[in-house]
Amino acid sequence: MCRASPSRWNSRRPACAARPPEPSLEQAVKFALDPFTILFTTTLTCAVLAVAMYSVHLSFRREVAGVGQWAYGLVAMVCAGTLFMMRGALPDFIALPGANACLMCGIGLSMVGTRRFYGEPPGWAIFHAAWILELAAILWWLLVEPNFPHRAAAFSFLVSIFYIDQLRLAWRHRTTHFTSWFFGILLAAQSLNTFSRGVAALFMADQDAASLMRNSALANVYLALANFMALLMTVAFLMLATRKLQKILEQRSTHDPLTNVLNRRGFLQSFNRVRARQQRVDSPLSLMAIDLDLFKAINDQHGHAQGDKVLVHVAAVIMRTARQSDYVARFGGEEFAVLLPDTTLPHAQQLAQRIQALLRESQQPGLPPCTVSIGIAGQQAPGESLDSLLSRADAALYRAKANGRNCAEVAAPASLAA
Ligand SMILES: Nc1nc2c(ncn2[C@@H]2O[C@H](COP(=O)(O)OP(=O)(O)OP(=O)(O)O)[C@@H](O)[C@H]2O)c(=O)[nH]1
Repeated sequence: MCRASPSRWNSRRPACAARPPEPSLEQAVKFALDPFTILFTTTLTCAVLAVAMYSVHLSFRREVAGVGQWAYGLVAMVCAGTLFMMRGALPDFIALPGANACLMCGIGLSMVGTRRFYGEPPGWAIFHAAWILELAAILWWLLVEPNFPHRAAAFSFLVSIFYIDQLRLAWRHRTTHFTSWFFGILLAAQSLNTFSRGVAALFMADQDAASLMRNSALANVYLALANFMALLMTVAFLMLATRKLQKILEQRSTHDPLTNVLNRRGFLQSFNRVRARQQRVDSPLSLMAIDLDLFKAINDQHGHAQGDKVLVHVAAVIMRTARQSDYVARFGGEEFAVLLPDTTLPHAQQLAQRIQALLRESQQPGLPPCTVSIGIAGQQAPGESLDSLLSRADAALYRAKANGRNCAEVAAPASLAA
């Protein structure tokens, strides 16, 4: 006697057994994308991402805002997924409102996180209004007037508020970098997706909408895609946060924390860029070495904190006087350097006089007056190194100090300086 195969999918069954009909495409999709499996894997992935987000938040909470809210949002989504999976074990009037409220809070917290990330107000009023409205809607259309499409529409419209708001911010703060576009495109797709789902639910007859959105192959594909997109968006936000952190660390490694002008390392990088350009375009290059006069006396008489403010003020004056294309750096202590591309020595001298004049005129209330001495060197040949330029500018600066301070001196040509 022939024994029938235990599996529906087993193709190597005895020839005498009656061949069961092949599953239709819809049955195959329903089998492969079963809602419980989708929910289970999504919930598990959300838990893993929540841990990753939270660890980023713990390490860089000062540098990158908003990551914490995304982490808490993922925890809320884990709660939502767990409650959805417990339908059947828990009564619907607990599982459904609980799961929907958690889902709203999860997505809402990501909106709060994105707002904080971009330095905007967190939008707690929108957050609370949306999840409370959703809870009221679901309780009404579940317990008072049961209506699945209306519940689906309410959820979709309220959730799309969160996505559209983030899309607005991503657009306003867009950059040309890939991560910015990736996050924006995902937000646009999610906004469109949730909003059109709400419209579809509203305009369909109850039965059609119910069969489209529940217990059908299409519903399972939609559920799988929506979950995938939500996870992808979390990854995109994490990429955005990492990019921001990278920029902050780069800035820290090339800038002086007190005055926010370049440090020695940043200055050297800028010089190399200018030199690379000079190899294509032959143009003059000058350098100024600027040193505050009798700064020790300022520190001694007014305290170190006031001395720091004077340094910040001098840096601001130099920045204001220099062009966009110039590079200002603080070389530690009370010494600054300014690299002036496309600038001849006479023009550099005029700039030095303007800095000294502006320092005289822009005396800050509460700050002691200060003056600077300046040494100026013009590049003699395109190949002249930064060290050579700096040492000639420094020699001129010493002469300015020796000549009574608060003046500018031009460096001697390299051969004479040697
Ligand atoms: N407030 C403050 N002081 C600093 C900082 N770095 C260096 N200094 C002080 O800058 C002063 C530099 O003094 P000196 O090198 O003697 O030079 P000076 O008093 O400016 O005299 P001349 O350069 O000859 O005009 C020292 O007292 C340092 O302590 C800083 O970051 N903040």
